[in-house]
Amino acid sequence: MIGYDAATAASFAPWDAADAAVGRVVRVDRGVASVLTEQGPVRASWGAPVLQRVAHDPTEAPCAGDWCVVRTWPDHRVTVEHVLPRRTAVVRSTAGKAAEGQVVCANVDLVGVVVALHPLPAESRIERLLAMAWQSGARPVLLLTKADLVADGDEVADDVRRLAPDVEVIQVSSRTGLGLDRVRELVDGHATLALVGTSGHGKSSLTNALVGAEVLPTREIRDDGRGRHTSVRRELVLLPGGGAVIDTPGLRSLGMFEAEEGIAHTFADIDALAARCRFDDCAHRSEPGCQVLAALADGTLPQRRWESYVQLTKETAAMAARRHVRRQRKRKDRG
Ligand SMILES: Nc1nc2c(ncn2[C@@H]2O[C@H](COP(=O)(O)OP(=O)(O)OP(=O)(O)O)[C@@H](O)[C@H]2O)c(=O)[nH]1
Ligand SMILES: [Zn+2]
Repeated sequence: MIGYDAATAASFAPWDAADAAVGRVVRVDRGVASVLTEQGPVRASWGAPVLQRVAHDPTEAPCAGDWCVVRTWPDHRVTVEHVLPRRTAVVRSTAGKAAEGQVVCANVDLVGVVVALHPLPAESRIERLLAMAWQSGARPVLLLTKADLVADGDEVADDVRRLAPDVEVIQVSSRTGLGLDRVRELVDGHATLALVGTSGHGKSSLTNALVGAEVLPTREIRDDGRGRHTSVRRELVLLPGGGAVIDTPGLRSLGMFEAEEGIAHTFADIDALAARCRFDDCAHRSEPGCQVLAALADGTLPQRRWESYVQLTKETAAMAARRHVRRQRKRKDRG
């Protein structure tokens, strides 16, 4: 099974039993997971231990890419009993004030941030996606899709590279096949690549192009009158050359959850500047010897990028504060 390694095998070992199997979650619909096991695909609902954990922490709910222990009961029901520890996870915060984390996918090696070249979204949106990708613990790559629609793809790609230090930026087209070989090379026959991004930027089309078959419905197919919910939709698909792609549902709201490290990676240039400020606790407002202010003044750090950094940092801190309050309240409720 794709991505099944020694660490996963070791974490399954204590649960190994005649009625238990290890499998990888392919997709989840309303509390039922499609799980790929050595014996084939199964549909499994949440078992009691999973229900209990999810009640305390919604991020413990199984999601695409998870390794889990499934149990087959005497009446042939199958349940997910445990989610094995995640190596990596893409997490966002749910919409609204609740400030809960929602795991988008797990155990991926690469996070492809999918951004269409046409129309290109705001730079701050790309930075936000990158912070989320870095935070996952997996390696981000930036996939600029729909390259066939623009004539100046190289220039735009160079601009985008400035937003993404240490991230490979690849132009791709599901129409012409541009860039697909490089993406396959990165997957290298064994890795799991997640595609994250806003709806409509071409994640499903790219997945189909990588697979070489229409395994996922794209916008045209969804909009043909049969409605958006097609039962064949899967999220984790195996690639013919080995490896897997997880096509995540388009993210509409992109609230940050925990993202401190992700922000630090995304804005490594700003972190490097701040490290050289005269005062260790420089707030980069008016302090003498502030390297951030100097870079803003001479234009090496664009004002827009700085504001994007400040905004994401604020948002993450506010989210952490709310989470803290809620935990304390829960503790009080339990007495
Ligand atoms: N010209 C061109 N159009 C593309 C390309 N990739 C996707 N599209 C079009 O862009 C639209 C959205 O593509 P999807 O693959 O459905 O986008 P998605 O990101 O999966 O969207 P969600 O599933 O809603 O998250 C469709 O009309 C596609 O035909 C491409 O490489 N070139
Ligand atoms: Zn400073």
